[in-house]
Amino acid sequence: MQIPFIKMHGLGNNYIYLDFFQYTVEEEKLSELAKSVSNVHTGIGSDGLIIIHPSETADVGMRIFNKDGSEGQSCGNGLRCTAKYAFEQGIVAEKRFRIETKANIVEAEVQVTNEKVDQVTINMGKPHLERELIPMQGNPKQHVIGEPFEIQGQTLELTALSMGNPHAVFLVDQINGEQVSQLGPLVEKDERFPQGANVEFIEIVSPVEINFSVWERGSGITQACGTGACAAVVAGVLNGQLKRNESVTVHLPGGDLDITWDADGNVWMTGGAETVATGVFYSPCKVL
Ligand SMILES: N[C@H](CCC[C@H](N)C(=O)O)C(=O)O
Repeated sequence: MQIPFIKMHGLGNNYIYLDFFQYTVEEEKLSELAKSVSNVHTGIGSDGLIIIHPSETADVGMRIFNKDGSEGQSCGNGLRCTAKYAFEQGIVAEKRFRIETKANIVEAEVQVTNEKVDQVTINMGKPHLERELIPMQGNPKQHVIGEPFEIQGQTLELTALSMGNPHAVFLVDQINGEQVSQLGPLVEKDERFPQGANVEFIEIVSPVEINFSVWERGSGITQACGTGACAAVVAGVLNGQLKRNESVTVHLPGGDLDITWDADGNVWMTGGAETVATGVFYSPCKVL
């Protein structure tokens, strides 16, 4: 079957998007579809698959599947691209609207130049700090802030939290490729994280600026992770290294995001969203 797709990216974190306002495919095939389209050798190549779909609780819905076929609960870069697509395709008429994810319903606001969306701001909601909500093994109500975490013979300082999906954030003196490629996959699958974890390494540049690298649950190293950038800023504030209620510039490998953890507890993310390509791919999945 020929399945129409759109390829979009947020700071290089790229996904293949399917518009389920136009058609659907069988639910049980989505995981396999994510694996096949993401494969750069035999598919299109991406960090995963995102479904843009009608929602009964918001203006539009978004589901994210990682490169390995696992389904995540939210995706910051994906939300900005979904917002761009929904506005440019007329799925929504206003510049401010709500998007349903598996984790929560978020508020989006698009900035438009010549009828094209170039920047998107998303209220990503509140982080969850209790172990049982991350989730992470141990005392269910306890927070995990600057806790010693033994991995591969090293002891790192861990701050863990959920942005609707699990994040393990390590504050390091200097980020480097080895941490992400060697420790990322070990922490992702560590038994202390029963649902796995997205793994971020952050270097504090100033109280309003960090360098950032990420190993994503189910996708590995990516150029950017929006929920990860939010988790990183929350972790930096909790460790007394970043300012609350001020915009923090997060330098990700693929570009910068502005993140603010405001006084009400909401985390705001502002950044770009780009359309790369549209087309059809050939799949055994039936288009319904
Ligand atoms: N790239 C996404 C995060 C994907 C999260 C996914 N890897 C998971 O939680 O399983 C972002 O921009 O927030």
